[in-house]
Amino acid sequence: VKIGLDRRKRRQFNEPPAVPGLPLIGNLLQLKEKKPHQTFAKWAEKYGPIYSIKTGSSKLIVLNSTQVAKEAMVAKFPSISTRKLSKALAVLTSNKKMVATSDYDDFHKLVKRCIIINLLGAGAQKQLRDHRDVMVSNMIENLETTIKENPDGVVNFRELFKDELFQLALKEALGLDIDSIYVPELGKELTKQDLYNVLVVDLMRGAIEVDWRDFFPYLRWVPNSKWEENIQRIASNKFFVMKSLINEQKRRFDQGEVVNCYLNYLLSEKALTEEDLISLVWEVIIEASDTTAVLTEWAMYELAKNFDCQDQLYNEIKEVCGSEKVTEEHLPQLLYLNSVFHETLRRHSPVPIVPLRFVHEDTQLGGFLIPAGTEIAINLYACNMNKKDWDEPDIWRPERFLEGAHEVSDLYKTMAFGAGKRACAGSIQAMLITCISIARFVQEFEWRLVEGDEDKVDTVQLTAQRLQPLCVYVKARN
Ligand code: HEM
Repeated sequence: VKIGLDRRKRRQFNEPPAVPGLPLIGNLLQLKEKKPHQTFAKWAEKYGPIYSIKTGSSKLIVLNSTQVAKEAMVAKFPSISTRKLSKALAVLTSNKKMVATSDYDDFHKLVKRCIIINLLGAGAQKQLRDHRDVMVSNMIENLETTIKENPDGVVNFRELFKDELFQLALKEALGLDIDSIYVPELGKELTKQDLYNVLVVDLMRGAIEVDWRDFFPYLRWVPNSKWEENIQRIASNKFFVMKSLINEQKRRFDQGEVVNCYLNYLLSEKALTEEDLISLVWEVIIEASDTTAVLTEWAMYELAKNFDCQDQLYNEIKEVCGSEKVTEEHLPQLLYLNSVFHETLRRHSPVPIVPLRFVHEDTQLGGFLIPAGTEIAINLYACNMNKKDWDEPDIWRPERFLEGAHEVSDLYKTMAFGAGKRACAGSIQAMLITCISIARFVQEFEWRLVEGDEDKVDTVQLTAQRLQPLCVYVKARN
């Protein structure tokens, strides 16, 4: 940590405005609701796009506009390139042994290169095309069967989508879909649903478990054993399950089975330990399984609610594809579909707040002094809902992306994927899966919300998942 600016310089710059709070606990009580992105956005209306809050004894700077967020993520990245993890995240990510939570160090550069070359870059995504095609055709088949069995019934979209996406995640990470696995340390056979719970659901819940000692580091010596047991149990279950999955796959590789998967590539990186391997393979399973599902569910909710938009999309698909099934080759021509994708990223940003960054040398943001040691929260939700940048931001209106001078292939029309060197590495995969799924869903079926669901826009979790799973009427078009 370089603490550079002298007193004279500090006086030259103001520090950002502070949101008033209570002595000792600062603004903690005002954040009780567990949806800090919304509370932070409200405060921005009063205090401006950059302000500070106090969470117990720590000071946190919150950024709420695209301009100041980009300044932090791009121009000032060299001073803000490390992470500040909560205790829960540190335990669950094996202390930064993931691409997404590591500091910008040699480990990060090595594993970022691996993930881009072997999994998430444009070239690797081309090689993984079959997994996406199988996923989409399975979902269409499942929907057809469900509708045949129950023509007037309601479909639980989340169940349908998440099962197939999890299968795709397992295939990308480990090379094949897995129905069940015996985990010796847990003494039992786990089903696919158990695997999903241990590797995705429990971890997403655990990530927002707050240890009050995070806010009062000087009280770290006070035991909080119930909290610790819970987080350790989640982390060790994940560890044992991943270890069994990896060992099982290694046995196959040793028998000469050649499988194109992320694990296989990582095994050839001799610098990685077994613990690194477990954490890195798990990382792509959770990243592939969660945010894309959150986003596609919101897109289908909006299309089922806004019939005119659904019609417009259907007509575009008819015009571009005629009687052919939509394929990934059609995507660059489907401009309205592209707008639906970006408008959903904007209105329902799946990652509302970026995992906290840490300022490791004095810097400036928005003209204010930000001293070394400060923690930074980048509120992507507020950037994408900012009235200065977006006309009527509350309204989901895909047309806004047809009007502007946006490049179709630009994945950063909004701040939803972040910006700069640490922007989302999986944006191509997220775009391909979301767009091809939406296109095929609308090409084959008509989607209509259940009466009374029009205003159900509440969210839950670390990512902006819908509070209630989307249950919709689905009718075959032919
Ligand atoms: C709609 C879907 C997605 C959204 C909105 C999203 C959003 C984000 C955001 C905002 C960040 C930046 C965090 C930061 O600046 O600190 C990020 C990073 C990352 N994302 Fe995504 N993500 C999505 C899908 C995916 C998928 C499908 C994968 C992989 C399977 C993935 C892998 C990653 C990785 C590895 C990073 C870390 C990059 C780095 O630190 O260099 N993401 N994502």
